[in-house]
Amino acid sequence: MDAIRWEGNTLFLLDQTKLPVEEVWLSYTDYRPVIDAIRTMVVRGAPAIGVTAAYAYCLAALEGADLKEAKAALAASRPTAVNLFWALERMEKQAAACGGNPETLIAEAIAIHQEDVAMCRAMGHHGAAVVPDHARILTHCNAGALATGGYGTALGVIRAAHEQGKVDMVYADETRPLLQGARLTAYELVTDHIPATLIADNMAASLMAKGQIDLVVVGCDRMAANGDFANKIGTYSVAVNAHHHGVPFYVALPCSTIDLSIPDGSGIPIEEREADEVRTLYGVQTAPRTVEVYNPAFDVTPHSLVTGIITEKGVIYPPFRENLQKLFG
Ligand SMILES: CSC[C@H]1O[C@H](OP(=O)(O)O)[C@H](O)[C@@H]1O
Repeated sequence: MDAIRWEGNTLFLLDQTKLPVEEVWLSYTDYRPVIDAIRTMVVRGAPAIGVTAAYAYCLAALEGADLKEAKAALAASRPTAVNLFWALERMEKQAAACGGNPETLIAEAIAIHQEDVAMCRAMGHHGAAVVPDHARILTHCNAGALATGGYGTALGVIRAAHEQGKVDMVYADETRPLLQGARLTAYELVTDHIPATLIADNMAASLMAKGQIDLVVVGCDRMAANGDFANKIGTYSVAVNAHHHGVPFYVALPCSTIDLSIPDGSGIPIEEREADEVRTLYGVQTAPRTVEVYNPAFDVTPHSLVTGIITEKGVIYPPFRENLQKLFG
């Protein structure tokens, strides 16, 4: 399963706002509409946003556009996922080295894409080792093939553990307000024949209280140097509930999502999104049109609630600040 393709100097994105009802692929030969595609979440998920931005940068090079302008416009699409900025920095560095040669830049973007899938598979391999037999796993939002270059981070761990016969059930939080869990994670799990149960976000704690969750694994949009991390809104409450019930809580991410320049979670920029995302549910009004709304797309989970950090280089345990530094040599 994939959400991003590059064929014939054209970027193709699976329109994730239409899933799971319709599988619609959109094509782009101009980088400018890709900015809206990221902002409106046609494509979403930290690694997927980075891969998409890398290809969009190539579209700018192919048309001979101002690459600094293109990079700045793409970087302004969403503020939290650090992969967006990491990928654009890497493309800009390659552009300086190759004089903006489109073919060289396309090769770099393809490398970023392929490396991401390889990192997800490595994460899956390392993460599966922490999954017990007959595991009942809870996950939040979508950190799967649709959020990455392919295979997934949190869902990569789940896929690898399932391949080893260790997964009895995956509980997927629907993840309001945009329902990435219901629409995307459930879609991935059902498509891959992985046992799945969809729950409303407010049901997770009672499942833990009944002893029906053995482990939580979630994705990440940006991690600070001490292991505090930003992920989809609602992740923090899952972590608090897991801590209260003694349920191991893991976060899976590629090293490109770790931002050592930010000492702790208070420095992670949190995207605020449009109020109508909460006042409506896929176009159906579910609240008064004039009611005030609080709609942060992410929240920050403190490292103190994290059991382990699953990366492509292995699983990191506390003390996180020191061990994350070691990860980067
Ligand atoms: C593998 S990163 C996925 C990460 O991104 C999601 O946010 P969004 O759907 O708004 O891009 C969510 O936080 C996932 O955990």
